[in-house]
Amino acid sequence: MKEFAKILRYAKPYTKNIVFAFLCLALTSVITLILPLIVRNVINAVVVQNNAQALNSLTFDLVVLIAFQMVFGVTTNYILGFVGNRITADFRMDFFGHIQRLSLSFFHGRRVGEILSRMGNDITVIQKALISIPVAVLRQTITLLGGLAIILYLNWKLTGLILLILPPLMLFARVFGKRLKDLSEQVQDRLAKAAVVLEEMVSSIKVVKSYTREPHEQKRFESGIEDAFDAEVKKVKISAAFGPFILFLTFLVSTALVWYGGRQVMTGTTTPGELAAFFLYAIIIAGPIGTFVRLYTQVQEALGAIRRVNEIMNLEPQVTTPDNAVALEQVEGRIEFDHVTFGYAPERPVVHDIHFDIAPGERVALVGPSGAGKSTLIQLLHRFFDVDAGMVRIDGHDLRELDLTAFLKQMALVPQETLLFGGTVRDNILYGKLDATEDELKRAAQSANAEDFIRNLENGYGTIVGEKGVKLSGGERQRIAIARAMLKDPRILVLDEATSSLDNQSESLIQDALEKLMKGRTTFIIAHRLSTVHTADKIVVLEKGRVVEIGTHPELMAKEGLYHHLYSLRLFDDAPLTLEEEA
Ligand SMILES: Nc1ncnc2c1ncn2[C@@H]1O[C@H](COP(=O)(O)OP(=O)(O)OP(=O)(O)O)[C@@H](O)[C@H]1O
Repeated sequence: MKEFAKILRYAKPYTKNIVFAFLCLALTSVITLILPLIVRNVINAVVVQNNAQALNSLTFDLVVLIAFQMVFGVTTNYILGFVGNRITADFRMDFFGHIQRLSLSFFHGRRVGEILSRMGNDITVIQKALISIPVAVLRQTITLLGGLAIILYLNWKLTGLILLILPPLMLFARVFGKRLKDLSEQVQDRLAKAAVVLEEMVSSIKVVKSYTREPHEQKRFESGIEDAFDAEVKKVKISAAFGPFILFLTFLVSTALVWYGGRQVMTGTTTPGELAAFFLYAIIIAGPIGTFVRLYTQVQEALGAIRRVNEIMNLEPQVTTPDNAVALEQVEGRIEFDHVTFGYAPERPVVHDIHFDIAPGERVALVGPSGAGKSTLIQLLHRFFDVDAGMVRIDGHDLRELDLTAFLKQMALVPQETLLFGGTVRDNILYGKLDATEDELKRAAQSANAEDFIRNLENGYGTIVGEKGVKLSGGERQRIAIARAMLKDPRILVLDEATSSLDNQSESLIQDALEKLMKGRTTFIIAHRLSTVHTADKIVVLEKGRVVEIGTHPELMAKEGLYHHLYSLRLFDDAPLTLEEEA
């Protein structure tokens, strides 16, 4: 229930609307309760009194009442529909914002499809419950209690007969409600698993196709869906029994009522109108009883969905900025790794006692075999994770004491593979500085050697790049990424060099663009090119998470250590065929 209250918080801004809607709802229920009384009078006016005038005026009353009922009904539906959707929209946006704030470890531990499923299926279940449960509770409570009070007043003996229906129904609800809740959770979990397969298939479609693994993916998806189906069928078996069982009980009681009530009319203890009104009330009351049974299971189902969504909403980001954080207005660009040790799982460190520093404006290349910890150092520099021991310092400040947003504003990352966002070329470059002028945009593109190819695109800067930018070549995407970083104008530049070779012309365009980008900035590069290590002020060589050598290219070559060895293994994509050639 505490979890439910958290969701209800979202309803608070709309309290006034909700109260008004509920008032209208209460009025429609009251009208529903009054109608049979008028019907009773109509029947008595016709059958017992033969009074045409009374018939006319009663009919008029009926029409007025049902018209009011309609107006109140429309108002309730609209307001609650609006508020329900508003709350869900607010919640979805909060959910998105919350996920973005979570630390990277959250994303490493979870699959995208699962998050999407919670955002989709679970929130939809909550939305339905949020509206339909309170509405049903209010409407049915008024109808049930009001109806019972009226029929008790009309004929207490017949009321006793109706009440006989209650105990078996309560038992039924208790026994099967819990089972339905368990099954609903199973369905949602299994659907989430299938969503994971769908997401993976779509994002890795090239791998799937090139390995012709469509049947394999189909099977994985089908097994998830079939599992969900099995749970769903079990659910259907139970819920299918609900309606007919309730109907059976209702008819059983009605038959008894017909018999008993009929006898009362024959002996003159009841009027025909009263008996008719009584039947109508019996039907009106049977509704809430059945609904309450179903509501119980719906509440359980919603609680399951709320639990799953709150599981994520209750997570706290692991990396947080302290209240008295230092906001570096102008980063100078000094970076120090001071005896840093870190592991994605603290008991299994992947980098050990890393110690080196980079002076402002210096260019430092990071080299080492695959898995040595190069990307990890870059993640630590972004404070995607906190170090386990030692310290990363920026301009002499512990990174953990800095206002991270202010710091990251002065840093740019050019990744190995550029995934473009859906939208135009312009949008993608502006990602570096959302409010850049047209002039700044063009200058950035020019420096990135991207202007020419952009001009040749169908709509220039306005060209829509397909999802993840598939319509542009790898080299073109890289140049857009460079233009984006150029526009951001960072003090610290982090470059993860592409490993895939491009053709010579494209390569030189990119190298030239990168040269311009690196100028005057502290640059930290995961190097895959000889040209990069040649021009680096310092090369840090990593092996198995430790710094093994530091120096310039000639120094390290002369040392004939790991760097020299890696070099002879053709570590660099643009390395000459033999060492002699290079020498
Ligand atoms: N999210 C993660 N969770 C757990 N371990 C990880 C994670 N990311 C990387 N590792 C491990 O940390 C070690 C260092 O990885 P890292 O990606 O930093 O190496 P790298 O030098 O950048 O390698 P490459 O050149 O192949 O990209 C590896 O053993 C890797 O398996």
